[in-house]
Amino acid sequence: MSIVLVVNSGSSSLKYQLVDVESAEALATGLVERIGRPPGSARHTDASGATFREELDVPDHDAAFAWMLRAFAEHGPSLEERPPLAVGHRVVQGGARFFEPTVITELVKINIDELSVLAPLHNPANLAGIVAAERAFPSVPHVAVFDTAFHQTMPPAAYTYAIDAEVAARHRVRRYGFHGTSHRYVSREAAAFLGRPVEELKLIVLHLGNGASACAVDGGRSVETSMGMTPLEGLVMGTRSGDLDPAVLLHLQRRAGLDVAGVDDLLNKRSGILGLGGHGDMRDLVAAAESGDARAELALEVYCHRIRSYVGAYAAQLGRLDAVVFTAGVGENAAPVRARALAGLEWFGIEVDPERNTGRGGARRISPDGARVEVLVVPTDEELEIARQTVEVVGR
Ligand SMILES: Nc1ncnc2c1ncn2[C@@H]1O[C@H](COP(=O)(O)OP(=O)(O)O)[C@@H](O)[C@H]1O
Ligand SMILES: CC(=O)OP(=O)(O)O
Ligand SMILES: [Mg+2]
Repeated sequence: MSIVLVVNSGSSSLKYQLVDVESAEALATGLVERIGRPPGSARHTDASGATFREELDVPDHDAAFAWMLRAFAEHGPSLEERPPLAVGHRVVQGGARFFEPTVITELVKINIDELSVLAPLHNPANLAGIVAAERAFPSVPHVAVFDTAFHQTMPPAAYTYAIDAEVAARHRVRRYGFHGTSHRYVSREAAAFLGRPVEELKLIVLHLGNGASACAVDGGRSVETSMGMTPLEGLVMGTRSGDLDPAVLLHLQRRAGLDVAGVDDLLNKRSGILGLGGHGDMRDLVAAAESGDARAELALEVYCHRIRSYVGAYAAQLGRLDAVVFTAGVGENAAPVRARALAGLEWFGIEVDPERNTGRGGARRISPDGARVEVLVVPTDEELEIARQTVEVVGR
């Protein structure tokens, strides 16, 4: 059996999943939250859905790993009876160096560390997770699956910023794009749902989670995406601003007394729907807007307006559009956001059927029959995709 432990180690959380790649089944999932930021909490769910929860403070990623191992030992499934074949790690920034899943060696770790300058919020945490996991599972291969890899097919015109070319090259300033594992998985699932080969489809995938990005997928390849050198560019997110006139940064440094760390904190942690509408969680924002909160209403409108702009731009870049695909926490669950983001695009053949645009479930169509462009909701599964890619690399 091909059982893979998938580790998604964020700056303050550890998400994990034990995946049976053959049956595409999650044998266990878990989450350790608020690492180093008490009060912390953790939960572990087995294949039957039974969940064990604990409130506890978790000082670092090593402690989070220790909690995970204890949870497996006490609540199952036993990692001793059925040890994982390999451990797959989500790594956010792979730069221009990593364009495929890669077996982790000392050199790969040095590279991931060195790429931290291009993803200071993400890569250090990813590396901490790798080090802790190697300590816990020293005798199995560890594989890094990069968020940036899927976007390495973007043409130079899409990834190049119009700044001094020499400065850009020296400092590796270009668009890399993120959420690639999700965009890749979702574009293939969408093609399967439509019963057509991904090679002949032109898709726009909208990954709307805490982080959010749009991707134009042409024939199964990423040709354009909204996140840039870091996961700050593009769409409005939970706490991140997305697109901004770069002169705003200069202005704030000159006039608002903010230093580099202050601007970083403002744009990454105190902006987006949190900064605008007072709620970083879309459920809370929608509820506030529905109860008449004008700030929340504006935040929602800005969020949807930005998505609409990207859909238009990417349709133009693709030259034809077969489907718009919503995914991730907001995209899969927030029907009012989906309807609003695509409102007014009927002329482009993009329509949402209010009767179909409800509820939860698997891959589904929310456009009316006969619409020129299909609008789909397709649940993402980054962990399954990481597990599959891990097995592929280990099997080579
Ligand atoms: N029913 C829902 N309605 C609106 N938003 C939802 C719903 N369920 C989840 N979300 C939103 O999804 C977002 C989290 O998405 P998710 O993909 O889980 O994020 P991440 O993996 O980036 O942490 C949150 O903003 C959350 O409010
Ligand atoms: C790259 C990125 O933004 O990831 P997340 O959505 O998990 O924050
Ligand atoms: Mg996510």
